Amino acid sequence: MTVSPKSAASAAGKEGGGIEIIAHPLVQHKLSWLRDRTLPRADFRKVVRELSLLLAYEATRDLPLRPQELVMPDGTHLQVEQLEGRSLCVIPILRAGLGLLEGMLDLVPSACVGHVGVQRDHDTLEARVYYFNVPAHLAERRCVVLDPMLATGHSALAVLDRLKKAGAQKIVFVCLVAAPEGVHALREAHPDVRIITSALDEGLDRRGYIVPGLGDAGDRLFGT
Ligand SMILES: O=P(O)(O)OC[C@H]1O[C@H](OP(=O)(O)OP(=O)(O)O)[C@H](O)[C@@H]1O
Ligand SMILES: O=c1cc[nH]c(=O)[nH]1
Ligand SMILES: [Mg+2]
Repeated sequence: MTVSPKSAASAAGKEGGGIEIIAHPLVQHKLSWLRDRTLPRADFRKVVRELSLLLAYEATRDLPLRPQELVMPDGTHLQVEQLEGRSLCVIPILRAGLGLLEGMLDLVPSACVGHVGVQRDHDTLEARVYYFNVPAHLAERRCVVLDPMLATGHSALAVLDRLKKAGAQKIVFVCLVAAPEGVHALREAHPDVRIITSALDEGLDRRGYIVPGLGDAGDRLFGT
């Protein structure tokens, strides 16, 4: 059976209901490789990392700048713009979110990293937070939450709830593939959170996996 993800051409680049689908040809090309079940693990990891760098660029496009004066090599003073405020906080959702971390740090090396461990119950599809460790001063930081897959949205919701309780105010959620069900759940509960993705797929199967999706992203990244 052939399934055409509506993400690739038709939905790419459109912003609907607060979701930003990145239409950049490099993003769409790399995502297409991840759909191929024969892609070896090392390549899967590498492409996920490359995609995260491209999506990081989008996630940071509205970071605030402040004027700063510096001295040029010839001694003249120049007014420039530099990032304002505390460094950004990147929060991968364990495990699969770890696959997106390095690309994000390639672009923003000074970022702090918080870790949130979430396990989705295979039967109920409910999410359980088993680890939560985030930097101080979250209220003053842009928080970028990473998870390749937004399926039912239960895992993302659990993380966003905990982050907001810990003080986070400005949050961006970055994923590779989103299902409409997960997007809807996030928009309802957290309309202030930007969702950035490379694809909005058709829906979920009976096991809560995204169709067409990528399969189990964590298993493909880590070989379990
Ligand atoms: O939107 P949801 O329905 O909650 O599903 C998405 C979650 O499921 C996967 O994680 P999983 O629980 O399989 O853990 P893993 O990262 O360890 O593979 C994925 O990485 C998301 O975190
Ligand atoms: O499609 C899905 C859904 C949840 N987790 C995954 O890894 N893939
Ligand atoms: Mg998994």
